[in-house]
Amino acid sequence: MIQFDTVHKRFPNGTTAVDDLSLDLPEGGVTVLVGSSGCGKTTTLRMINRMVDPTSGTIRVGGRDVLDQDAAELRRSIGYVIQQSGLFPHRTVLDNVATVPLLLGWGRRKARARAAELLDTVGLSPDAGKRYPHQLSGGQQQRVGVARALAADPPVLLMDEPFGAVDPVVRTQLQDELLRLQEELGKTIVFVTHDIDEAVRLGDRIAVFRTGGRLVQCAPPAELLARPVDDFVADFLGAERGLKLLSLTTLAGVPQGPAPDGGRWTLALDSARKPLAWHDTETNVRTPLRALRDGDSLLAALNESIAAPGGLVARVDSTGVLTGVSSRDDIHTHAGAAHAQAALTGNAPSAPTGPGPGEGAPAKDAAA
Ligand SMILES: Nc1ncnc2c1ncn2[C@@H]1O[C@H](COP(=O)(O)OP(=O)(O)OP(=O)(O)O)[C@@H](O)[C@H]1O
Repeated sequence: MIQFDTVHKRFPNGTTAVDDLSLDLPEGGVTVLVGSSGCGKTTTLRMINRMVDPTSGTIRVGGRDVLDQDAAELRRSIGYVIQQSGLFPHRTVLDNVATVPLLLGWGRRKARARAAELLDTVGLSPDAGKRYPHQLSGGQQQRVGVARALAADPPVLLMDEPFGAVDPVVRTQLQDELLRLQEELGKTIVFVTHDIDEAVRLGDRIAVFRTGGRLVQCAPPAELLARPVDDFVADFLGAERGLKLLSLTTLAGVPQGPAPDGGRWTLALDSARKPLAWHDTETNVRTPLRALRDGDSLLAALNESIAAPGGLVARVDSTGVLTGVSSRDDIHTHAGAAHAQAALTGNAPSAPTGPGPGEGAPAKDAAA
């Protein structure tokens, strides 16, 4: 869908921002560009909608060379979201979102109706539409930025650190929201971030850049985590890359057995056989538990097995009814196998279906 073919960008002051970039970004996928400050991510992004033109090489969107297209027209056909939302301060939120449809000649009523629909899509109330941008929180403003970028239903969405200025909790919500939207809309998204966790969570593919505008590796998250091509990528992914890989893998294949019958720890269940707590038969104390479904991540399972007094994880079906328990050893064994398989194939054996608190499960699956 978007192709970079030996693209080079050198600014007039002599800075090489992008060096010999060849990269294909698949249609309908989220490609995340990561790398340290100044490595050319934003320049790469802005060459797609001709806010910056390459010095040499070719960029094609939908098979057409961007340089053959009128820059203003091209920009209207590509959604663009930036960190400071870029909203017009003196226009209401609704009119901000209606901007591009109006420019495209939709007529005021249709453009506003579309804007109202989009505010709802990104989780904002009709009341928010009547306000001015400064009357919204940072997170809400970013939602408006996303709604505005989607207004003309562009096939391509460019997002430059869109959630960089909001606090971590709101950031996670916005990531979830984006993944939910993406499930529905299937846009081709190019997303720039400094944050590797965000990249793993959002990306179908992650492109790692290094200073001087050189692409070092582009791969699906599991492959990148399991097989970084060099020390630079490994360092960038951080010491926790094994854990991140576990957050991409589900519990589904881990064996389960019957809940313990007798012994010190027994499972307290409600009348519908939904697990309530671990019960210590010696002290009569109950320890709360988090029962896990097949779609939860191995990382969540490891966390739970460490928290659970007997090292067992209670497994439930989609309705929350007990299906069995898994041991910490079995989870460990599966984690090792998952790591080896990802290293071999580049794919996590199966991706989780829902994030747990603080476990960094990928929200693209959370939307499922
Ligand atoms: N208009 C410009 N003129 C000259 N140099 C520029 C210009 N824009 C960017 N650069 C330089 O090009 C290099 C790449 O910048 P770019 O903004 O693409 O990096 P980045 O990876 O997005 O950085 P950050 O993460 O800090 O936003 C940097 O060295 C930057 O200083």
